[in-house]
Amino acid sequence: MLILASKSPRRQEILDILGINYSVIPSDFDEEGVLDSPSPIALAEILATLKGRAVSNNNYGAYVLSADTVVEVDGISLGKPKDFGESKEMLKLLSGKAHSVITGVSLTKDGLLLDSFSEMTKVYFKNLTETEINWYINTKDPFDKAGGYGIQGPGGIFVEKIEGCYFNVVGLPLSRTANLLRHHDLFKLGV
Ligand SMILES: Cc1cn([C@H]2C[C@H](O)[C@@H](COP(=O)(O)OP(=O)(O)OP(=O)(O)O)O2)c(=O)[nH]c1=O
Repeated sequence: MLILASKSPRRQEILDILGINYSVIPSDFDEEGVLDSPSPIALAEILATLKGRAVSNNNYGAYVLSADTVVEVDGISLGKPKDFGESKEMLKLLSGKAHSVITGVSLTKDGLLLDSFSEMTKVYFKNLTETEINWYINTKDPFDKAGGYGIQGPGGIFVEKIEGCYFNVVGLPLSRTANLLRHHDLFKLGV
């Protein structure tokens, strides 16, 4: 049995593409305060693993897939903005330059980490005007998203180009997640 330890509807939509059976049990692991950790690559993988372990500990026998997305710009790791002000600060930081979106993915069973990886996508933002930033924050789209924007919604108008996996930016790198699940016999092509 496979569990997706995530409340993110985007992660569910991406996993649904594989057409496999799984259940959803969101993790109650509290990420607060862990953001001061080492590199964003390590951070995303550590957070994904801690989220997964919290669910795995209560669901023995099940494989637990979990993920965490972090945005890094100018050496600063960004999580989700808490309010209008923080959202504005993040968008100003991202304006007119490239940043990294890193998603860590973990597979856990019986409280033990079986596999994990981090995937990075480079995202290039256009220069943002004050009007664009205020308009976007008023859509309320930034608040449940790392870095304070979503490429798949109205925030997509700020993105000039990306290098790497699109699904990774949205929260679950499809190709590498499929490889990981195949490696553990949790996704079979059935031909
Ligand atoms: C950069 C970016 C992030 N995001 C989302 C992906 C993640 O859902 C979210 C980052 O927060 P996460 O803490 O990674 O995930 P979550 O709290 O939404 O869900 P859970 O921990 O239960 O799995 O930001 C987008 O949807 N689009 C984007 O362009």
